[in-house]
Amino acid sequence: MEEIEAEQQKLSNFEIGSLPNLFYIPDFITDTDQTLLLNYIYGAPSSKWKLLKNRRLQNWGGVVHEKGLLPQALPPWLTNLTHKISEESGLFPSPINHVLINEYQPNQGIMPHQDGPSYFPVVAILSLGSPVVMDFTPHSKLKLDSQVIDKETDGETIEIVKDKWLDDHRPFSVILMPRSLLIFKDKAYSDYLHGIKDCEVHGYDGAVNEAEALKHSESYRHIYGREDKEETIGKEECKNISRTSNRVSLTCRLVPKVHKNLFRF
Ligand SMILES: O=C(O)CCC(=O)C(=O)O
Ligand SMILES: [Fe+2]
Repeated sequence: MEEIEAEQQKLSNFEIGSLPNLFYIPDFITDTDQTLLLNYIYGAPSSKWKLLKNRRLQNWGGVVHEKGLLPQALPPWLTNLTHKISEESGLFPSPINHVLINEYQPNQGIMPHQDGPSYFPVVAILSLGSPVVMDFTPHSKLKLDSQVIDKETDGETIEIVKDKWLDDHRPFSVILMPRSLLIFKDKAYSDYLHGIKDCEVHGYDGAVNEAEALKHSESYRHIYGREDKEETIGKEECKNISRTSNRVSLTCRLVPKVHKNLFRF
């Protein structure tokens, strides 16, 4: 019990934004571990990849069915990671048994969505490769109305549509740097959709973890391709990430209902 409290104490240091239970852990794994994971992922047989229109993916842990998981043991290179996530977060009531690996080219993304009902409502996403911005949008059922505001710029009037949301819901975004872990549950899981834009440049102005994500000079190298952060920091026009390489993410979840016997399904 005390141990669990200590873990959660530690996790609370990584809470970001104004929603409860949204955590961003920079440098969750080392550079060496990133390389090892990428070698395993790209070393998998090509039949393991499933091609989608806007990305490709590998499914590990079995098939998620509406009635539960038809399980397949995770390989040790993935259980090393899932055990670390379970231990350090203390948020999963039993071992993580499903990992979805997504690969995105610089102009690919994922439509705003909510994760399926078969999963326990906590998700941990490890990011590798190119940084990206993940957008969170309140579920449309929480939208009250849209307000059109006229704005004068350079003698022209432009219309800005501002959505009004129930309570304190509002869209926000999170920067996902390589080797970081994002964890979310509760409202961020059930009241919001999450997605990644399918364009090569991602703006991160106002991202809830801007400071945490850009703390290291390594981040500047990833985003700007160089180290001289003084020149670029604080300039509005520079708050962009240019996705010059692929991003690979590992979405780690728990499917509580597991079918023990395939044939009695
Ligand atoms: O690639 C990501 O970071 C997000 C993946 C995701 O949302 C999912 O697999 O449900
Ligand atoms: Fe998702």
